[in-house]
Amino acid sequence: MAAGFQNSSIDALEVALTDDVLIVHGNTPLRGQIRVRGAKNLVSKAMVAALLGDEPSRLYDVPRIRDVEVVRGLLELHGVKVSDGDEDGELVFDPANVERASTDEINVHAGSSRIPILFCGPLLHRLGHAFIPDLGGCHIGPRPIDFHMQALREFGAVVEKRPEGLHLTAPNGLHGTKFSLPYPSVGATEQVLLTAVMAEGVTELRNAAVEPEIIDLICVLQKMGAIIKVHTDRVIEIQGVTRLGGYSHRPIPDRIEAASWAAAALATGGEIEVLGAEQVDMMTFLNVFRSVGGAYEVTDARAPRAGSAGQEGGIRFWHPGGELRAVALETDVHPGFMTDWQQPLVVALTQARGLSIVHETVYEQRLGYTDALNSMGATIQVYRDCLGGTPCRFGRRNFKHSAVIAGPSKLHAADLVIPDLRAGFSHLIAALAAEGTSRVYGVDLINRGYEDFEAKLAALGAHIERP
Ligand SMILES: CC(=O)N[C@H]1[C@@H](OP(=O)(O)OP(=O)(O)OC[C@H]2O[C@@H](n3ccc(=O)[nH]c3=O)[C@H](O)[C@@H]2O)O[C@H](CO)[C@@H](O)[C@@H]1O
Ligand SMILES: C=C(OP(=O)(O)O)C(=O)O
Repeated sequence: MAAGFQNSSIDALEVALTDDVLIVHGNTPLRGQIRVRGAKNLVSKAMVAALLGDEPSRLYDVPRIRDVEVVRGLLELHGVKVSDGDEDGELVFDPANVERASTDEINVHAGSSRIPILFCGPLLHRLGHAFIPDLGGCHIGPRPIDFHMQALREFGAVVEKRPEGLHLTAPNGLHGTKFSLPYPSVGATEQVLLTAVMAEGVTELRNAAVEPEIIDLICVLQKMGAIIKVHTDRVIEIQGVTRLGGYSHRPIPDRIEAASWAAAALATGGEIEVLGAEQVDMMTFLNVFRSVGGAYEVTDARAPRAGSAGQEGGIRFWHPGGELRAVALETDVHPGFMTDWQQPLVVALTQARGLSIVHETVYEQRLGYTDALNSMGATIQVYRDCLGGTPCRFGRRNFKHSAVIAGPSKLHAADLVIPDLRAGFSHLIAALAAEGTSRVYGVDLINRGYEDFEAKLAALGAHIERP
């Protein structure tokens, strides 16, 4: 039986997934060079921001991932003309003819991504009405949108929940407001930014998220003409403006993908240079990577000189030999250890000597994937208590959100079903590190956030095949 789906109708599931399986021959160190492009968690939001302008916008280094396809589809349904630019990965958005789309057409994208919720503010500004389909994204807890809704209501939006999705209007326009988030939510901060930039008057957001992707979105909005001040202590102040133009932007690189490849290098005993990876966005990850016993070198970009082509910078990650060391870590909002770095790194922690502790404080149900690693020989126990760190929102609330990983464990092959994006990548890494041949079902899910992952794996020497 495939690990991870013990309680569902596995026969039906396996039939449905037979075409979507990757055969992974393990025990091969990954070695080589790959490149990451614009961050999934910025690119999709910058695409939504293009809707606010009255001129075309240009975004470079856009990865070919599912979330980008979904947002492109939604923009096109609303009359935004999206075309390829001259450069590979360059997209041009022309919002000259923004128009309403039918709920049926929009609902084609129901359940496919979390980004549609960020269309609220821009559509209200452009059309006075927004329809938002059911959201998708990773199943890592309930993921409510109450902060988004509260903030939109504060701006003056009227939100109506109907069976087919959310309908929003702003009968008296959108007005700046003072709002404090109960938790520094990334999405809710972006919701406020995308709404406040063209709301009348000043908005003050307290307890805002300040992830690098948010700062990059602020850069995009500033290029369009927005006035946004980032104060200390998670306070963001936005002065609404009456018009925004277009932007031309090269996004920050995907620090989650970069860390995933770093974890793959460590877990398989290999060496991967991730071109495009930026040290400044990954400092917290790099500290943990070194504490575990991984090695890295930041390879700065070199400008072309006469007779040479120059060199793109990145970070080279490798396993230096010897034993890895157990660590205690806690996921947190920026500048803490990202929750999205957690699952790939845990695979490497199964190879560390001693007891590692992981306290997941961002999502209440992001450790379910450890069952699959245990089925491969790992020893991971999950707990309801807040272990190894400060008590978090999930303590004493029945959520298994702390893990103790005992290592080193010899991993062996298994049949696995991918439950979500990052857990899926961790399953792949585990299969690559394990002895024997694994079948990994549902791998298509990984295309939601990792561009060309199969081609990259092949380039790194992985022995993978489709049946
Ligand atoms: C597309 C995207 O950018 N996804 C990222 C984004 O997700 P996303 O923006 O959905 O994550 P949030 O930061 O909003 O969520 C953080 C926590 O706040 C809670 N919450 C959030 C909103 C709300 O209205 N009510 C509420 O209770 C969530 O359930 C969660 O426990 O940030 C997460 C945290 O860095 C990352 O893991 C995701 O990869
Ligand atoms: C949780 C993630 O993404 P999303 O918010 O799109 O589900 C992720 O990228 O790991």
